[in-house]
Amino acid sequence: MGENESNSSKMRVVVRIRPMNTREINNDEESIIEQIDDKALVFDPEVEEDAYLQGFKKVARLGQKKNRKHRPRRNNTFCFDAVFGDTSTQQEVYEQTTADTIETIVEGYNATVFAYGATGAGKTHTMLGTPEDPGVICRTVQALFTKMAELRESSTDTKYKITVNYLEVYNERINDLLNDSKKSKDLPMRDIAGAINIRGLSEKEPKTAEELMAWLKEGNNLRTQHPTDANAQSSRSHAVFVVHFTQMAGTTRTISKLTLVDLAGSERAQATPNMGLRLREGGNINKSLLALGNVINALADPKHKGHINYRDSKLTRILKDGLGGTCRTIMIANVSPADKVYEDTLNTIKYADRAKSIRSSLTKRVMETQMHVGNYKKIIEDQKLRIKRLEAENAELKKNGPAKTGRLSKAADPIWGTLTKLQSEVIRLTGEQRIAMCEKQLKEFDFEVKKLATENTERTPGSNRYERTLASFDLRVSRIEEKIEEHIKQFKNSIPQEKPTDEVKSQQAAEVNYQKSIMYQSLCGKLFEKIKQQHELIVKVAALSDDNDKLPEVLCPAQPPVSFSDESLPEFLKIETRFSFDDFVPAKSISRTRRGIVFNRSEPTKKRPVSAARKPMPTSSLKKTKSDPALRPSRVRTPVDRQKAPSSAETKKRPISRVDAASEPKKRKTESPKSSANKSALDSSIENEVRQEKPLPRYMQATATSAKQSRIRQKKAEDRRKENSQRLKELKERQQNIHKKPFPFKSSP
Ligand SMILES: Nc1ncnc2c1ncn2[C@@H]1O[C@H](COP(=O)(O)OP(=O)(O)OP(=O)(O)O)[C@@H](O)[C@H]1O
Repeated sequence: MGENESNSSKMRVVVRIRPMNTREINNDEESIIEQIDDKALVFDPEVEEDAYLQGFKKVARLGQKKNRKHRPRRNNTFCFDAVFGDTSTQQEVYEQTTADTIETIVEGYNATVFAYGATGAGKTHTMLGTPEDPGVICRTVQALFTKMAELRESSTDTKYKITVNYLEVYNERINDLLNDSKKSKDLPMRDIAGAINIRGLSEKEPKTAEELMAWLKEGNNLRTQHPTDANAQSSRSHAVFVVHFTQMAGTTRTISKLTLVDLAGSERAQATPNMGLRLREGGNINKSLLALGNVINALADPKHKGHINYRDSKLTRILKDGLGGTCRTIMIANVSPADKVYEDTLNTIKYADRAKSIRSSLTKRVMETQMHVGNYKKIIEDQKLRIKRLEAENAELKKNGPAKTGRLSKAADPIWGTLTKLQSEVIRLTGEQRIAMCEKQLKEFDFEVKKLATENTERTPGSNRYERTLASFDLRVSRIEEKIEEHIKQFKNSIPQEKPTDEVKSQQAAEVNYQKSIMYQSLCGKLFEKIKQQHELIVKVAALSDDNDKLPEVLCPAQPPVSFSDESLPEFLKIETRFSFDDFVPAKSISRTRRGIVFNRSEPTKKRPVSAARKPMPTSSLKKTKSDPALRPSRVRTPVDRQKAPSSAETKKRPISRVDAASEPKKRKTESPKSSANKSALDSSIENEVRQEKPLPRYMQATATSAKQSRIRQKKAEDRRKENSQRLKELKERQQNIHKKPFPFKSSP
């Protein structure tokens, strides 16, 4: 691309004075502007009065000092590139402002035409006009189409194209006026290499001027307009209409831009009775116009050498190129002649006068497509070389297989590397989620068993703690679910359009499989641990039932208590990833894993962290906690205990078997003396010894009432034991059913 051919040009400034409207005439408003000729005007002219009238007015002035009609006159003369009086026509304005911009555009330069002025001064009338009497925009577009048709006739070698954008800046938001959907509201604007880019702004290519006029009309209907005190149809937004004119001659492409802006009217808050939204709108309009004014001041000031701040408002950012930039700029200052808007008119004229000295350096935008072709050729050559190199690398990879490639190398595409990482993270999270769900199930089972084992209601179903514990698992699962959703969203958003290379494909397959195998290993390890804990619990509970000698043997056999039921991956562990890598993972490589876990008992994998869990579980290794009666300090015994406890000799004779040790009931701190009926023989013997050493005091010995009470307690304990063994049976059945399900483990025969 090349930018060339530039020359300097001053901003063209014209003033248009609108005629007084009916209300102003009825109010007997005085005109404060006088057009001297087609280039000069006098603001607030001296009024020459005949001597007769002067006499009357002197008398009137005495009583009405504040009346404007009798104040000292400014009588300021201003010269502009053109001044249009209240009788000027739309055609005259067009001919002396934008007609020659058509040539500018065709020559390849950019041009901006904008109407500036207070509210109700006639900007919209000048720029858009009415269907019967169209304004500058319509006439310019019409002329450009006519010119294009002429050019097409004269030279068939060059191709021409017109495309348009139409937007409004309302309350510092950019809205698309060629698209009436919600998506076209508040479009983001970016500065890319000095040029303004509005994302999502529609660009249309009209075939005829009529088609374009129709769009313009639709766009105007979408424009934000509200009646105000100053104007019944006041435009509350800045409308920007952009015409792109493209000429393609051989390998040279010239693009020029014509920007036509109808600014919202400035208004003085004090001078308008506007309230609420209108006042806020007015504030935003004034803010952006103030920023525009500051830019005009800075550009016009020959002493100003520093930075021009275009960033204060979206309007100035859009017009940056049009104001003292690289294009021909025309400012149409619209003013009202009415005395009522004296200040507004004066401000507009002052701005217009200052803007006259703004210079812009015209720059043509010519792009040499020939140069592009050369560039593309080079790019294609480079890419061919890259493809060759990748093909060679891929052949090497195929020879070695993905298993040997290891983790994703830096050479692989970084985007696909990130995607693979996300995929692996989803696999890991899904595994964690399954574990959490499984832990919850086990916890429920655990609570059920504990309920049978103890009379303690603290951790039984229905209690707060029970609910809290289970709720925490639910929370964990839902948090993981959220994370997964987030990752999937991220994954979907970052999938590139182009397909990955073969190298990336095979490395990803290896990576995904490797991650899966690691995850399965950890899943199995955790599950083995859980199952082990559950067995320990059941062994303890079994010790409470009548046939406690047999139960531990059944529940903790010499053979491994659990084993993989199948060589294949159990259903339970299958992880759905919800999105597919199939389109880029070659089918063959899926079956290969780097360090894939082999779910086969005869061939255990090297690094199986859970192998210990498969060995027979030594019940003597059951951890003794503070709750273990043997470890607790002796306590005072009840008469019931004394009645039940065997003699010390008997206790000494009896060896402490493995099963006995395992069958020690786990006591809780909160356990009441009432539940001591469930104590093991070991517990009794130890405590019996304590009793022999310390005889009970007299006041604690059994009375008739306490004996009766203890009988009742015994009866209750007996009932509970029966009930417990019944529940235990049910639980055992439940546990067996769990093993039958697609659970990955089964009881050894
Ligand atoms: N040159 C003109 N000849 C006849 N009528 C005019 C002329 N200029 C403006 N008017 C009329 O004055 C009124 C206000 O004009 P217009 O809406 O164009 O003002 P504006 O500057 O765009 O105001 P705002 O900033 O509030 O949108 C309209 O009714 C319009 O028809």
